Amino acid sequence: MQSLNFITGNQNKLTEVRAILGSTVTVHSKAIDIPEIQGTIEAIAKEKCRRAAAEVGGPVLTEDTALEFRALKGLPGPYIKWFLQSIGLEGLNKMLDPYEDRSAEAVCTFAFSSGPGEEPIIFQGRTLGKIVAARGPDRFGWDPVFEYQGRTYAEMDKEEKNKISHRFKALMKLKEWLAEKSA
Ligand SMILES: O=c1nc[nH]c2c1ncn2[C@H]1C[C@H](O)[C@@H](COP(=O)(O)OP(=O)(O)OP(=O)(O)O)O1
Ligand SMILES: [Mg+2]
Repeated sequence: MQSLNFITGNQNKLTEVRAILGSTVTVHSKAIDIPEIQGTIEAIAKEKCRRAAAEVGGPVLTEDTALEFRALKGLPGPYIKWFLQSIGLEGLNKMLDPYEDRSAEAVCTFAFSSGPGEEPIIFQGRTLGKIVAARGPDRFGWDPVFEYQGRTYAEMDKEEKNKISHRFKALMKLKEWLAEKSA
């Protein structure tokens, strides 16, 4: 069985990754707070992975989540964590009030490096939805304000979210790559 060392400080991400990958991959985890740079989603994801590999001294998987508002040309994007922390769910929803277009893309970018100095490989998944007033339990990040086909992520059962989410789509690509690698 393959195993991955997923470096994240976010317990909800880890839970979803384990649920989606199931028994095919063992996911070990270490919570390290890796400094995150500014730039494109890909540049941020790769640099996070390089730093994690250097810190751990071995193979690592990292993940960066972005939320791109179309009306804002992709912002907050990879900076969504800081926006959520400062203006909250209500603030995120209000940000789009001046615009007709409330669509947003949830973007999940995994990066894998085989060790320090080894260039990270990226696996990305996107789910298109829209930003609405918060509905559903406030358990994980911006789940209550991200609506997909009539329901927010927060209103869905865990299994349901894990079938259509940005994270699910990215993990399917990672899984495919792992299967090829071991073949
Ligand atoms: O499926 C999701 N549904 C709702 N919210 C989510 C989801 N996935 C990430 N999020 C939140 C967490 C953080 O506020 C921001 C991403 O920031 P991001 O740097 O990738 O995550 P983090 O700092 O919590 O963990 P990590 O140690 O892996 O960097 O969006
Ligand atoms: Mg982070």
